[in-house]
Amino acid sequence: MSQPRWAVVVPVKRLAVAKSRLRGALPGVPHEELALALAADTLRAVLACPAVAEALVVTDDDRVAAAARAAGARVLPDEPDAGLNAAFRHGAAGAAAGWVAGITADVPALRPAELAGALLAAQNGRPGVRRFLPDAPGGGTVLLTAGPGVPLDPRFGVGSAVAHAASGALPLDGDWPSLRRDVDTAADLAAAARLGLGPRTAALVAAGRPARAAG
Ligand SMILES: Nc1nc2c(ncn2[C@@H]2O[C@H](COP(=O)(O)OP(=O)(O)OP(=O)(O)O)[C@@H](O)[C@H]2O)c(=O)[nH]1
Ligand SMILES: C=C(OP(=O)(O)O)C(=O)O
Repeated sequence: MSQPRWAVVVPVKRLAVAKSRLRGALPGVPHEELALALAADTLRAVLACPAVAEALVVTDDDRVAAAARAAGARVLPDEPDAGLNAAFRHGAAGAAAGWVAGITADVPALRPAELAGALLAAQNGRPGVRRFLPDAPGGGTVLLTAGPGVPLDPRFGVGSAVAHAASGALPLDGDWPSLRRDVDTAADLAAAARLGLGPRTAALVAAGRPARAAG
């Protein structure tokens, strides 16, 4: 029997207000370009993952929507425009019945094989139990999964790893550094670069690198 395939919900905030902690991280690179590149590289890896049947991008940003459609994702409006968890719920409601995952759109080093590994681990766990993967620092969440008929019930935000555990979700355990490496700050971007960035973010990092002093 073939493995079940996943619908993955990828919410992306309007670029002008997204990733505010990263503002100025790459001198000379417009902030919106960086925010777009992080989301585009995350989505590219999601769509390249063999376990993924469809990606649903939840956004009200025209540039994000155009890039997502061009990459092969389905785009849903950011309804009810009530923050990240509402966007995850809206995306999950639009997914075909089956396995659903939510991922933050700020993991630009993501390798499709690592996402596949995490999704497979989620499938092989206790049926009916949601699973989550903490981010690299440990307090946040990068991935939340739910099996068929189980609401995603997202609890993203500050301290979301504890919130997901308190809501009955179980942590996933595996060696998936590129999936856990979310990028909120300039230091996170440097850490993601050490793992190997997706092409759009890598190009911006190369363009934004301060010129070396001669001699
Ligand atoms: N559609 C949608 N996506 C959101 C919303 N809030 C956050 N996101 C996305 O969720 C992911 C993780 O959110 P954060 O890391 O908190 O991102 P952020 O709010 O853009 O960043 P900061 O301004 O630095 O807090 C990012 O990919 C955001 O684009 C929202 O209200 N709607
Ligand atoms: C919204 C979250 O992301 P971040 O830590 O990237 O703000 C979260 O971890 O739940």
